[in-house]
Amino acid sequence: MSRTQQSADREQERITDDDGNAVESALVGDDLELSYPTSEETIVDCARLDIPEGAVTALVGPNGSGKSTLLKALSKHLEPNAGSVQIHGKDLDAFSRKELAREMGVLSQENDSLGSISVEDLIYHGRYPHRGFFDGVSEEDQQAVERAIELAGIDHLRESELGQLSGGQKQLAWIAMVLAQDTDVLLLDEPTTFLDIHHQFRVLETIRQLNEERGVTVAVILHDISQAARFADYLVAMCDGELYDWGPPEEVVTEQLLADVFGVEATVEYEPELQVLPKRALPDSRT
Ligand SMILES: Nc1ncnc2c1ncn2[C@@H]1O[C@H](COP(=O)(O)OP(=O)(O)OP(=O)(O)O)[C@@H](O)[C@H]1O
Repeated sequence: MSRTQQSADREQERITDDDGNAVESALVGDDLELSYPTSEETIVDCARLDIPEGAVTALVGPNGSGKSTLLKALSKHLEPNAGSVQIHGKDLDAFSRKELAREMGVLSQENDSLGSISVEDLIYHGRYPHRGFFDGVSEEDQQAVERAIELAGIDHLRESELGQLSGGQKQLAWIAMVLAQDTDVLLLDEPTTFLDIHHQFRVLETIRQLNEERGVTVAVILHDISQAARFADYLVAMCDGELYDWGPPEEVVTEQLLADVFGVEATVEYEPELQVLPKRALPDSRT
């Protein structure tokens, strides 16, 4: 069956749990058609996307397959040409930017330039959705900021100027800012970029901890498919702007997917844990 046929046949199919019951969704994308103002080309065409409530969902797919574009639509950073997004059953259009920022924390790849600012001030910036115009810093703000600094492990960087940090240190500061926002939903575009393996593990462990202890719903773009399969409860695999497959990792990560979506010949091992082992690149492999 071709990928397009498969996607079309499964248009209305929801993500199910181990008992085959459809799981509740925190975020739903309906009939989304996405493009950028600079071009008429449709980048993402997706009949239905579900991000399950209280679970970690990893978006995977080749470079340029539309993962970030989809995340931008889910976070209201990109207005869909057609279709809609709902969070907890309410259309994103019903939210002001500040209201939405109380619902979801977003780590994007294109972080706003905030000029010369210390790491601590950046993290306090994450508290703005919870503050009124004339409000000072509350005790709750301070606690959220201290917790975020501790979770990201960047106490030693709090006085540093953001612009003078390394790529990985900056990434940790932005992650801490999103964590300080203290939301029930997190959308994270490649949070492990620039990070060494210690900090990759730490960030992924923190995400898992927030999910397990506070039931935070997470949609996260990850490039390492073995890591994504081990880490996430569900995977959504994208290819050429469409959803190729979705569901629990052991159902989604197949040799067929690796060949169709990534253009690699690889085997999938399940013991001792799920991992993808390359055989060789196919002649027409994607770049
Ligand atoms: N701001 C933009 N304006 C116009 N086209 C864009 C813009 N951002 C992305 N695109 C195009 O949209 C397509 C999908 O890009 P997107 O960043 O969503 O893919 P991705 O799957 O997240 O890729 P990667 O894994 O490389 O980050 C690409 O062809 C890209 O050139």
